Amino acid sequence: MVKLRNGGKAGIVMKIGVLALQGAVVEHIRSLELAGAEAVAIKRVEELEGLDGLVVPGGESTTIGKLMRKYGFIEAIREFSAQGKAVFGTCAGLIVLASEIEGQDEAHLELMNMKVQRNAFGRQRESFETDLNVTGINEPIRAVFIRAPLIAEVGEGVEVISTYKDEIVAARQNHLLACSFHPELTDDYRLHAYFVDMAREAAAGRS
Ligand SMILES: NC(=O)CC[C@H](N)C(=O)O
Repeated sequence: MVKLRNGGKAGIVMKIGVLALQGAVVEHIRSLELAGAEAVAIKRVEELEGLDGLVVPGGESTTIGKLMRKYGFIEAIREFSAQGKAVFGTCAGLIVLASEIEGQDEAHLELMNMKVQRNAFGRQRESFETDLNVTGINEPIRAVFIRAPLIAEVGEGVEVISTYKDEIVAARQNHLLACSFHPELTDDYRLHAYFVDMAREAAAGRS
């Protein structure tokens, strides 16, 4: 049993889904629970009903995209976002949210106005950890990069909230959030808490 951080204090507990087609699902569920949310694994589109937010985890974006098409998640998540519900893409999830993928004709959800480059840090090091400053979070957060993408360009409405060596590694567009790294692989759940707050703001805006 995980203790809820905001349980009583912040009022209603946000219900956040983690898309469970492929990738790091259990770790996101744990971080979301530490951040005070109720977290559930989502395998079918019907399960999006009643959620306040959705995490699209890391893994392999081509595989996740393929499975999303197969199970009807592309239209369903676009509709979910159109209702103003919060969506958070991490690593491969960031790629899935982008409107454009460098070197590929087709993108996936096309929800966030940005162009991404896959495996952008691969030539330097396959994976690494670092501390990153994120706008809206007081102290630097611990970030794990694994064959990570970067955000090559952002369009209108997208706010850059973190950079690493001058490259964009996290961004926000209203109720949409994306990061290049894996925030679920450390004990530092503050980016999840940031997202749960976004979901709460979005829910307040809908009611
Ligand atoms: N850790 C990850 O999610 C890696 C993303 C993967 N390299 C891709 O392009 O989909």
